[in-house]
Amino acid sequence: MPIIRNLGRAASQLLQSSGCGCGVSLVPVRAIGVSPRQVASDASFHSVTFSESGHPRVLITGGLGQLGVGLAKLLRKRFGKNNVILSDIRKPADNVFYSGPFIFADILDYKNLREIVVNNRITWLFHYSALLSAVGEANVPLARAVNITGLHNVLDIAAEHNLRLFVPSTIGAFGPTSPRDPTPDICIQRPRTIYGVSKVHAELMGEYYHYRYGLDFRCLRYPGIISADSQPGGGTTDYAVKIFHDAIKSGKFKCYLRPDTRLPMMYIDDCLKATLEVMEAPAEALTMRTYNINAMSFTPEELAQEVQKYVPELQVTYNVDQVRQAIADSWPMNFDDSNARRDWGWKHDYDLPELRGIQKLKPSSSYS
Ligand SMILES: NC(=O)c1ccc[n+]([C@@H]2O[C@H](COP(=O)([O-])OP(=O)(O)OC[C@H]3O[C@@H](n4cnc5c(N)ncnc54)[C@H](O)[C@@H]3O)[C@@H](O)[C@H]2O)c1
Ligand SMILES: C[C@@H](O)[C@H](N)C(=O)O
Repeated sequence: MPIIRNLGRAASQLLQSSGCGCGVSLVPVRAIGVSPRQVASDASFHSVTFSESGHPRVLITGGLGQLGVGLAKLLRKRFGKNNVILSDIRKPADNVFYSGPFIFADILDYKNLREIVVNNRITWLFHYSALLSAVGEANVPLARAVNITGLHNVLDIAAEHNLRLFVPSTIGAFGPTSPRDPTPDICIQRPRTIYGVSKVHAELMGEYYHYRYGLDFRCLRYPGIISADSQPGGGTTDYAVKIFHDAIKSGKFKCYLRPDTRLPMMYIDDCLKATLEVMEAPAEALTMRTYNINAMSFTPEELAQEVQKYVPELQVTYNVDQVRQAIADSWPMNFDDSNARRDWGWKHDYDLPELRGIQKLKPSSSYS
């Protein structure tokens, strides 16, 4: 009889401490099972040595898209190559694979993701996996799974393992009933895309986990990002990257947005700098957990004029895509990022004229 009583007491203590649903839990704990795919900490993708240097141990999800490789490069410079693991469900190019640790990670596979975090002693997670606005509208069920179910997995793992978590949001988290010029941090958010809906959900869930479970959640709403070395993944702002490539390749650019469509934009170096800065900001400096960041704002016509200063013969035509035009028309035209500037000293380096001066983006007139 005493044994049964002791077992009962032990079981009830265990249940109380594990947040089983019969009391108020401190972290959202899921049922633990055996993963079909075990990833050893010294798996052959690269041997990841554990750092005792006090640097964070970083995982980037969805890292093979437009932004992840650049982020890994920046973070590796700061924290050491082997402290930053890039992950995705796609096969990396040789130069990416050999530039530092890379691992397969499907954010829809909760157990596998948890093993990666545990085996590699991850302390910071940058959650970049997503389906962007245009491809999201083309496949709503997949966008819902990746952007919402995937986020839930990441949030639970981050809370369970006490990670600092960065999730990017977007200008797309606003909609036609938001103030558009400028759009402040706090205002009505009724986006009309699955991408926008999932990003508002991510902002709210992250902030909820912060207040409810103490999760160190940090989020920036990025404008459309312009990069030279990496291709955009199917968004509404992709034209602002494509124009540089097409100017070099053919001297002809066909734009899918109207010439007067004004959207907030940012050069990738500013975007990645802001991401690192907000992650390194002291918690007491952050009066909010989700911030707008801004750099410039232009229309296709204005961008074309800038590019034509280098390639005067560039021919631009307009063939409006109704889906992407409707999305762009519902998004902010200018972004108010005064809270980020006040709280953690955000300051962008690149405006439209500087963009034109960037050697990597500068089209040479080498097309034939
Ligand atoms: N690029 C921009 O202009 C921009 C602007 C605002 C916000 N953001 C946000 O920044 C983040 C990164 O953007 P990006 O432009 O690099 O996106 P991207 O579309 O180029 O890349 C997303 C990556 O997610 C990966 N992915 C898809 N399903 C996955 C899964 N199940 N598991 C793991 N990975 C999966 C894809 O393979 C892809 O490499 C996204 O969250 C995006 O919403 C980007
Ligand atoms: C703005 C951003 O979130 C992305 N580039 C998109 O257009 O979908």
